[in-house]
Amino acid sequence: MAPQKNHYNASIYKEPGPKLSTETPFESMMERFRFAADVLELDEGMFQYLSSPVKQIIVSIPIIMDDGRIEVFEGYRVIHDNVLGPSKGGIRYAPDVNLDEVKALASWMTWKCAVVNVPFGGAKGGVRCDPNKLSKTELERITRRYTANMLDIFGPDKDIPAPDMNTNEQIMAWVMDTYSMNAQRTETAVVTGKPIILGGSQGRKEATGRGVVTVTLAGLNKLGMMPNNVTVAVQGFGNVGSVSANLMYEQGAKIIAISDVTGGYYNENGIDIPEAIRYSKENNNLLKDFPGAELISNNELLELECDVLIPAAKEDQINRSNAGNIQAKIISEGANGPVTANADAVLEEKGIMVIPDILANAGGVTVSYFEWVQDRQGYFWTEERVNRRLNRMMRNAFDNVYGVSEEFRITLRQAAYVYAIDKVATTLEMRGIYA
Ligand SMILES: NC(=O)C1=CN([C@@H]2O[C@H](COP(=O)(O)OP(=O)(O)OC[C@H]3O[C@@H](n4cnc5c(N)ncnc54)[C@H](OP(=O)(O)O)[C@@H]3O)[C@@H](O)[C@H]2O)C=CC1
Ligand SMILES: O=C(O)CCC(=O)C(=O)O
Repeated sequence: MAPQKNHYNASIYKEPGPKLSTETPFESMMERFRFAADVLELDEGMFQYLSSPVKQIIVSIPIIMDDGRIEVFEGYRVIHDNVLGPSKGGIRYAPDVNLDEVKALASWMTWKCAVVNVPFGGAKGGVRCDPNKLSKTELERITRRYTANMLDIFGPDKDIPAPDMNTNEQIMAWVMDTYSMNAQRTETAVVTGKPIILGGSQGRKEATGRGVVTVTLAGLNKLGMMPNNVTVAVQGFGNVGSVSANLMYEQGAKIIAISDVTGGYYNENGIDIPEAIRYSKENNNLLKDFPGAELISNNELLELECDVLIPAAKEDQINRSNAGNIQAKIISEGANGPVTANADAVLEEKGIMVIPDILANAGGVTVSYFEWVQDRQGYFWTEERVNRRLNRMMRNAFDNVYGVSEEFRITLRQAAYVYAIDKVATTLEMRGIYA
């Protein structure tokens, strides 16, 4: 790590502050941020600046449902920071999404972009809705109205959305089209994670899982373990979980458990992942009744004896109540915030290597960056080039974070925050916020 400025003092190591009594994603983020700020001796003003989002937008999204009723949904976009460049981050659709969660997710995007050295700030968006209960046309109306409400926020040089939970290429295509209709020109670079035919990038769909696997292999290597000799459990079988499971399977790992909202599926002899992917696709994207595996709960999956655990579903899955029961040697955080701050110390005490979300799942935003670059150049890369560059950036990010963790004898999560906050704070100082 190359400390740049006087907000950083390599000789200081401070214990984290008192534990928070509750465990919301935003509080978890703040606890880690506070720890890194102590290590870096961030001054109070800088601390305040970096803990306050630049903008928090709440919009009302009235649409006409297929049966003619009007229903009003609530949408959010939080721009945490745009110091390193235009803000970047996905949009999630979920019944329980709320401003606090989006705030946490937006700030994680800031640190994530800094960890992998892509020139973006952090943002996140969400719409409070249950996509399982909406028709395709209702989803389209929600997406277009949400985008219309964000026309002065989004922009290829301002704020660039992407997919997240329950959003996909089709939804990104509607965002692009709505923005372009209003701009009266086709503006592909306003959103990433688009279909390839609309200016999407080769490899974006698999990028997050691919990045998870790159850093997992790097972690295994540090522990002297070979991928073809390890057992893996994966929570969540959507974009991130299924690709991570499949790529670990291709590395020769034995995937002993997978899961989705219908439960966990366990087979001590290993699950045929390509077959599970085919089954899920043919069954409405659900693993329900998947043959050749025993049904267990999502909680049981997390506590299985295995070498690698990849939580790739949602926040707060490993928390104070179950952290003591985790048996994995490595946790690779495919999801954002799957481990609460209160669980960190327990996992550390157990000697579990946690590859934190802001590093482990940064492959998605890295290839989103590639997509944005390709759209702006109007020149598109091969999948082989995308994957090679992704692999290099993820390896470099892992090595940088690992180096900081060794230097300060702190966990990989603490090191990732120290690395990211140092980078953003240094950039901020150079830009001169005090002018
Ligand atoms: N997509 C991306 O590029 C990126 C995603 N992430 C993060 O990765 C995580 C997953 O995102 P993504 O794969 O895109 O989302 P998807 O919507 O594609 O998949 C989510 C998966 O999690 C499952 N799931 C949801 N709730 C639970 C639960 N309570 N227990 C077990 N499984 C559950 C879903 O099951 P079901 O399908 O049955 O509902 C689905 O299999 C999120 O935290 C997201 O923020 C991070 C970086 C980039
Ligand atoms: O691809 C992107 O721009 C952001 C993806 C995302 O939302 C995330 O990394 O959490």
